[in-house]
Formats: sequence, structure tokens, C-alpha cells
Amino acid sequence: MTDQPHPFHVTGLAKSFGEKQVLRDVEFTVRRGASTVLIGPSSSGKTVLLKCMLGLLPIDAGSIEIEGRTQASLNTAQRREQADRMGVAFQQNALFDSMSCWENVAFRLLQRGDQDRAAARAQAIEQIGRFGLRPEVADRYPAEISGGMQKRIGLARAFVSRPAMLMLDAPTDGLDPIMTRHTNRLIRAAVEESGATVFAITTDMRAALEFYDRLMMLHDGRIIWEGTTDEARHAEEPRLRQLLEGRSEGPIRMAVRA
Ligand SMILES: Nc1ncnc2c1ncn2[C@@H]1O[C@H](COP(=O)(O)OP(=O)(O)OP(=O)(O)O)[C@@H](O)[C@H]1O
Repeated sequence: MTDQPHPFHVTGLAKSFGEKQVLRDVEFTVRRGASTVLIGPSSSGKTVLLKCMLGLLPIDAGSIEIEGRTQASLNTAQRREQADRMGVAFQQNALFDSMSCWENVAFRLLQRGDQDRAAARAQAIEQIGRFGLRPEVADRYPAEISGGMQKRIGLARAFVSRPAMLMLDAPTDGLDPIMTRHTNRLIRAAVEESGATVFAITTDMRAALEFYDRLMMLHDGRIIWEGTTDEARHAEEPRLRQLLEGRSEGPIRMAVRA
């Protein structure tokens, strides 16, 4: 056991947009050196929760502690220090259109200024290669590559500095099955070989059960189930079962919500 504080400890988190309450009373802990996957129906608030954890959306109530410090209390320098320890990949990639692919991947390395452009470029190209892209892609712009390639550039950016914590929103969306498996293995290796902490969102239930240590399910604005993926395989919670098995019949009703 370690007495280091948890990477994330969230209590009583609430978040609304106008009248619409997305998160009501979210509570959970992300464990160090393990991978945790967040699942939930479409529009259940998974991305909103991740953005709150990253400090990109203000919260209405509750608290988010990052390594023992309340996020709201962090000053600018502490926020930057936190950001340096995290690799983040967004669902929509959030690439900078005006930068080449390698500059996108090396963005934080260049910002930190602790290595020259040539070294940052070499590190970016190596990382792009880990995601199966050829070095020529480095000098192209996001608009010139496919959606799946953009996804891989976004992932390379998250992994490039071998961060202690990886925060990944839908990391394999839009990738073919071969690249999906490869990416899931890289995520797994970050935990097993580098001791990273991973927090990821996915709608791929097979991958959730196969590649992650722990699983949480978000529904109706709360974490309604949390445990190891081994426990999830056998859990009887009907909402978890319905989602994992992808059944349209069950307690979770399909609804189109704006
Ligand atoms: N900036 C915003 N302003 C208003 N509503 C928002 C905003 N961001 C998200 N929402 C709403 O919050 C709800 C949750 O959205 P979110 O993107 O977190 O869902 P999700 O669980 O990640 O879904 P999916 O699996 O479909 O990506 C949705 O109804 C969405 O419309």
C-alpha cells in the first residue's frame, strides 16, 4: 500500500447546463498505477465529467481532489505542473489546424522549452510511429489526413511525454479493429510497463472488460457501479448488465436527448 494521495478523489460533484442537470452527485476515486474505464449510455455525461476533472468546466457543487489538492485551490503554476504530468486525448482530438502533425504532438514539449525543436520533432515522430503512422505524416496538417489518422495524432500527443497520468476520451473511436487493439495494448502497457495511471472513457464494452483494471458506470448523473473488471463480468446490477451486453430492453431506456 502507498500513502501517496489518490490521483483523483471526487465527492458530491454536480454540474448543470441551464436547467439540464448532467451530473448530480458523482463520487469516486481513481487509483494510482491502475487503469480505470468509465462507461455509460450516450449523453450520460462522461465527457462532461472528464472535462470537470481536467478543470476545463466549472463545477456547481462538490470537490475534485487531484493528488490530495482541491482542484479549485490550485494556482496557475500548480495547474501547469499538473498539466505537465497528464497526457490528455479528447474525443474530437482537439488538434490545432494551423500546426503540422508533429507540432501538434510535440506541443507541450515545445511549450515547456526544455528541449530544442529537432529533439522535440524526433520524439514526436517516434511517437507517431508507435501509433502506426509513417514519418511523412509528421509534416502534414490535420486537414490533410483522415479522421482515424487524426485520432492517432491526438493519442501520440497524449503519450509523447510518457506522462504519469493518461486521461483518454474515446481513445479508439474511429480506428479500425487492428489499430483499436494495438491502441488498447499501448494503453495497457503504459500501466504495466511504465506504472502510469489511466482514466479512460469508452463505448467499446469488450475493450473495457479486457484491457482495464477497474470499471465505473455513469448513469442518471451518478456513478451507479464501480469495481474491478473481473467483478463487472459477474455483477448482477441490471443497468450494468444491459450496457455491457448492449441490449435495447432493460431498465435503461433509449431516449434522444439534446
Ligand atoms: N457545453 C455544454 N452546454 C450545454 N450542454 C452540454 C454541454 N456539454 C455537454 N452538454 C450536454 O451534457 C450531456 C452529456 O454530454 P456528454 O458529452 O458528457 O455525454 P457523453 O456521456 O460523453 O456521451 P457520448 O457517449 O455520446 O459521447 C448531453 O446532453 C450534452 O448535450
